Amino acid sequence: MAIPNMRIPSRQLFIDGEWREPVKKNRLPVINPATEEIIGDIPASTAEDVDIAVKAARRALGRNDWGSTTGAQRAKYLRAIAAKVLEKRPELATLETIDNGKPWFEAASDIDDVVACFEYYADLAEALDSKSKTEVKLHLDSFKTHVYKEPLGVVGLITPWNYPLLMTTWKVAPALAAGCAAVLKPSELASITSLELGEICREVGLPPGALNILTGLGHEAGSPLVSHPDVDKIAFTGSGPTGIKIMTAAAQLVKPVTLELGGKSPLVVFDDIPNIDIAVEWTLFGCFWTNGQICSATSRLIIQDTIASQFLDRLLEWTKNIKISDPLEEDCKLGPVISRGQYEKVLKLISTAKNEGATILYGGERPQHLKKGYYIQPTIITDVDTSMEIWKEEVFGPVLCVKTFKTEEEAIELANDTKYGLGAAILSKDLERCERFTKAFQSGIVWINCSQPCFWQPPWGGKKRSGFGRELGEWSLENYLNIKQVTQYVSDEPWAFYKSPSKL
Ligand SMILES: NC(=O)C1=CN([C@@H]2O[C@H](COP(=O)(O)OP(=O)(O)OC[C@H]3O[C@@H](n4cnc5c(N)ncnc54)[C@H](O)[C@@H]3O)[C@@H](O)[C@H]2O)C=CC1
Ligand code: BAL
Ligand code: NA
Repeated sequence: MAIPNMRIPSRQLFIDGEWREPVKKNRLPVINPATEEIIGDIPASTAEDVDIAVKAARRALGRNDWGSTTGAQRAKYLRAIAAKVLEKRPELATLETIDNGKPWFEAASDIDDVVACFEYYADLAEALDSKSKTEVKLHLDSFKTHVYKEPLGVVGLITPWNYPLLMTTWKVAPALAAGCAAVLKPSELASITSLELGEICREVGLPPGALNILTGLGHEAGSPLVSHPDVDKIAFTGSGPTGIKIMTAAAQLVKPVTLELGGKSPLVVFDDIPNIDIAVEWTLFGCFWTNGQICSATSRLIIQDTIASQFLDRLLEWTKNIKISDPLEEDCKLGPVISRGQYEKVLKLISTAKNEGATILYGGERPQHLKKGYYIQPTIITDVDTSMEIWKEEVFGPVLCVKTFKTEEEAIELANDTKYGLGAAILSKDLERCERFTKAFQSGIVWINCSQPCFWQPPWGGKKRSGFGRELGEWSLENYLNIKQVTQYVSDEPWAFYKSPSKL
């Protein structure tokens, strides 16, 4: 259960295993999006702090207590972190809710995923020990080759605000499992639980510098991390424009990046769905879960014209039934969006849709019963044209737009009519058709007869402007490993490429 009147712990930057005041001593306010009140503050790092943290990370890699650990030893730290997160579940979920605005039960389920993710990467860290040196068979007997998988080095992890501690974990857990030392820069809009991860690392005795946590603004703290010459890789989740800036800056140093940049994912619904209510619920969950702030949200409903009217009627009934309230309330299903900026951005996209000729079938405004907080009603928009901004741009709020189709060909064309390529979903009884759509969708993730469930074992990531690289599963571990070829000459014979000056 949520903890009433919980206070935000006052923290500094987590560097080299200690709490450390930022060099410039600046702080940023923490705002509860449900009340619009300032409920605390976080330290604001700058380039000077980034440099101190990167040096601490580099030292950790050079020390035996982190740099020479086996996967099995690192697994013990990851399991200890998982156990502490579980112990602090009510506190962490409450902090997440008052910082981010997501319903408490969603925050608590994120914390459960955080625990599972640390445990999963503990298992993978252990398994790495038997895979860290593998022989490669050659066509010659005079050479022997093997391949080492070793930690990539110091990695910069930049995360968004929609699943604050969970997105942090998607990057931190595999980076530590691989044996890297990391500098994490969480979003300035929701950093509290990531700072608490610092306290957990201190409590479990994670070697100093293995994980450093720098809160602060993107251009002041994120940008110097990306351009730091001693950072070997950047993993980023966030907006497209910031992804482009990061890739551009990293390119100057030929620094590898993985980018997860959101989307405008389709949900295609056919008239053979066996149960309209089940389909309607997936449609709602696909777009309105996490207050609609999901990178993979299926925010474009593409519905077969033969059932469109019946489906929309039922969708309206379900939507009206969604409880919008303070996210700490037990049965809240939709809380506020993250910030005033996001609130204004979402309302502007809705009003542009209206001005462009779309119909706001439901919502589009602040719920009347909530006078404070960045609340927006779940919104359904019809009469949408593919040239409209609402069809093309990521909203990152509880806004669903709808188009109808007649044929499979038309449905797939509409589904792929986007610059993004993160997720795509199909609801249909016909599994052969689902298979055809799975192949035709231009995306990194496909959901069949559901939308959004996300597990830590399969790969996560997109194509097109949704970015590249894969997180989660074994794929994420590969992001943090250097593959080193080692070739040994094992013959007693001379190489005999040059003519020898002496006759032996
Ligand atoms: N794909 C996703 O999961 C997310 C997408 N978004 C989208 O992005 C829009 C803007 O939200 P923001 O919070 O401003 O996203 P953002 O992409 O600017 O922020 C994400 C992270 O990048 C950092 N950052 C910002 N500028 C940077 C720079 N120049 N160099 C290095 N790091 C930098 C931020 O501090 C934060 O930690 C939202 O309205 C939403 O549409 C936002 C959050 C998550
Ligand atoms: N639930 C998926 C994570 C994301 O939206 O970034
Ligand atoms: Na906040």
